[in-house]
Amino acid sequence: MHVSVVGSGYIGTTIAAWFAELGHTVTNVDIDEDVVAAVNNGEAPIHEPGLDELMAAHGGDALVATTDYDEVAGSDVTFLALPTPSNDDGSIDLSAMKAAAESLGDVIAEKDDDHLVVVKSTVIPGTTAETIAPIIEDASGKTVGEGFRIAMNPEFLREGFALDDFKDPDKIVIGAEDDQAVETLNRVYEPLVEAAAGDPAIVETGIREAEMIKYANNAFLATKVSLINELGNICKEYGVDAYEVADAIALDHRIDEHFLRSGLGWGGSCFPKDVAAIRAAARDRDYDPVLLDATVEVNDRQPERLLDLLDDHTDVAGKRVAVMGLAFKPGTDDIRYTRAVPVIEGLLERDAEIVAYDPVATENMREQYPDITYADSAAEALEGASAALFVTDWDEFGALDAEFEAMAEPVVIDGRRIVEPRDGIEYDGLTW
Ligand SMILES: NC(=O)C1=CN([C@@H]2O[C@H](COP(=O)(O)OP(=O)(O)OC[C@H]3O[C@@H](n4cnc5c(N)ncnc54)[C@H](O)[C@@H]3O)[C@@H](O)[C@H]2O)C=CC1
Ligand SMILES: O=C(O)[C@H]1O[C@H](OP(=O)(O)OP(=O)(O)OC[C@H]2O[C@@H](n3ccc(=O)[nH]c3=O)[C@H](O)[C@@H]2O)[C@H](O)[C@@H](O)[C@@H]1O
Repeated sequence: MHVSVVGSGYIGTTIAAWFAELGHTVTNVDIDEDVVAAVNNGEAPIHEPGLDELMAAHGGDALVATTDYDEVAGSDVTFLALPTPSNDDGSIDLSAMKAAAESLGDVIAEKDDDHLVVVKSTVIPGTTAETIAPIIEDASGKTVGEGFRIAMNPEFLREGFALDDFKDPDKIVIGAEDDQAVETLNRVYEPLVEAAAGDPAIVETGIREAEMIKYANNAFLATKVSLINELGNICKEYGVDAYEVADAIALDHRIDEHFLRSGLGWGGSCFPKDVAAIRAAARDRDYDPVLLDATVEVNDRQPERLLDLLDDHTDVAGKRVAVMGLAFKPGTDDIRYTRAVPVIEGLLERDAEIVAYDPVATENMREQYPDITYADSAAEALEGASAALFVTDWDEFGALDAEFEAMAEPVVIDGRRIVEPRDGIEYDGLTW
């Protein structure tokens, strides 16, 4: 099939590269000329393990990028993989989606055969049918079901595991109101389902349900982490090992072992944005989402608890303090909504002299905090520090040992249960 993907960011590039790998012809549209040039040169415009190889194999060949929407006309189906960032009130900003829908409508106006438009971006229930479809109708002069069709197909991959998650998903959710759209999407995914290591469930559902499934998935996972964090905080007060508790409750298959790592909480480009959006959407309909409010409140408290623990051990004013880890999770250089930011802010309020280290996210953080010191290694960050705060659970932090000996005062405050308590360090942790 000929598939087009509008937007070549984390999601767009990943799905475009995989569709090409699965044998489809892929046209990628992006407004950013540098992104388009990278794709056509066989280079990945984003950092994701394994993507360089796929781009080298297909970029400029089975996968061709362009800034020209007219190139979409030759495809059977177009995925919209555009950003849906937060407005100040938590609702989603649909400006990129609306602009793309209008451009797509202009193309569909000139097309003789049927075209399927698939919303891949995360959008609030009702957006696809009530905002995106009417824009395409206005621009194309055609109506849904007569000239073009519309569907919603949310994405569940994680950054850092994007390729593996996309090629071997737990589920593929197809939200559509007409059989032909469902049949076309099933044909797009057929080679993926055949090649998948597991046996992905195909969930055929309504468009609004598909939109909601995505928010429910992320809200559930964020709440699961906040719940284990709340339980971990109570464990800490009673001198109970929160990780032993988590391992035991994980044996109940109704709970399972995933997303039970308590600590500094969740960040990233999606949990904060998506939980904010579904809370705002609930309030828009006069529903008070008390549990989701609490999910965020617990998450916001965790960095403060880490800083309180630090205060219990030492006064850091004028002292060198190491911030260990800046990315929102290991395996990525993404610092969006990272817990490192409230930790850095708290240290600045305390007049600490910050030295930060992350294996890959330093340059991104330097743009936001140009005035703090950045170390090139964990050992360099620890040297001469009066305290070290562990923010991201990078594996290399678990291997630190003699490096602690170079600290001025060996106060280690662990936000991610990544350092083993041992002789020679004054250890404290959020959940231990
Ligand atoms: N990043 C992730 O891990 C996941 C993201 N999502 C959702 O997928 C959607 C896309 O997110 P990302 O890929 O992370 O976004 P991104 O910000 O990485 O990439 C978006 C791309 O769209 C391009 N763009 C913006 N306006 C355009 C327009 N009018 N026409 C053509 N291209 C345009 C930008 O130049 C950029 O390359 C969001 O709704 C997000 O919530 C869903 C699951 C996972
Ligand atoms: O909608 C999205 O963009 C994606 O959001 C998350 O993926 P991602 O943000 O890449 O990262 P996760 O691995 O889910 O981690 C999110 C945050 O939770 C934290 N976390 C996770 C698990 C855990 O046990 N404890 C914990 O604190 C991580 O440190 C991280 O800050 C979801 O896992 C994906 O399914 C979804 O597609």
